Amino acid sequence: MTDGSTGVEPEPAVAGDLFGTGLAGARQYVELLATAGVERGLIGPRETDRLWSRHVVNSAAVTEVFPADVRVVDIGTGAGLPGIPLALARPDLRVDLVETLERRVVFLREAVEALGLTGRCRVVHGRAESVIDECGEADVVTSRAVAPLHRLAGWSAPLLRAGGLLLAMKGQSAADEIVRDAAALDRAGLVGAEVVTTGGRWTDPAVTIVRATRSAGGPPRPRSRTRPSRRSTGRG
Ligand SMILES: C[S@@+](CC[C@H](N)C(=O)[O-])C[C@H]1O[C@@H](n2cnc3c(N)ncnc32)[C@H](O)[C@@H]1O
Repeated sequence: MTDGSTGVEPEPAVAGDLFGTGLAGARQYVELLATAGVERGLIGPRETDRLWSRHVVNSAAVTEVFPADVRVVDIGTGAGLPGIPLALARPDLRVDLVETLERRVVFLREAVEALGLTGRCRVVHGRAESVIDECGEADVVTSRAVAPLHRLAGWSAPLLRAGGLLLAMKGQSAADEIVRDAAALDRAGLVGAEVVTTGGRWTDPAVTIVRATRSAGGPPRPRSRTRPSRRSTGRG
């Protein structure tokens, strides 16, 4: 259902509970997605009537599976999903937003600045598999709608500290992907892969996540690159 005057889905009743002090930022982010995000092709025009429910609330609804006070890397963040809603809902998180496409990176930098998140969110321009120098040793690597699990495992594990968590937002395929990609998870040093369903308080259906832990042995860390991958904006 949309607000007849703007075509943008009205704010759902759960938004206040989910975003708390970040609600004003969430409203501003929805506005940015509905305007610059659509104009620049980051969000399809047909998405405006479900920006809150399908994108912004859905992204932040995973909040309960993220430990407190951790550093998160969101790989393939696109227009900032799930990283920006998570940062808005959880002021204790520091979030690196990793994206390979330049025009998305430009939007992300503008959004992070406009939302006053520069102290906690970094925009990192590069491919997930080549940002180890900027983003490595993270506590959590997350992603949403980016790649099959075997590829996410290979990209995410080298960015995690031992004991860190992969939290990949997945749909109905989650359980099948764990079975299908067991060898890739193993090669990446990711153990205990399981499906977690979360966020049913705020979104229906609840969000399905694959959670796995980087083992202490882990995969061999790629050698440090001599040149940093393209560009990143510093925090603060
Ligand atoms: C389908 S979009 C999903 C974007 C966002 N996570 C969401 O849920 O709306 C996938 C995004 O991943 C980015 N991407 C694909 N491969 C990548 C890689 N290896 N490293 C970084 N970003 C990548 C694409 O440019 C695109 O923005």
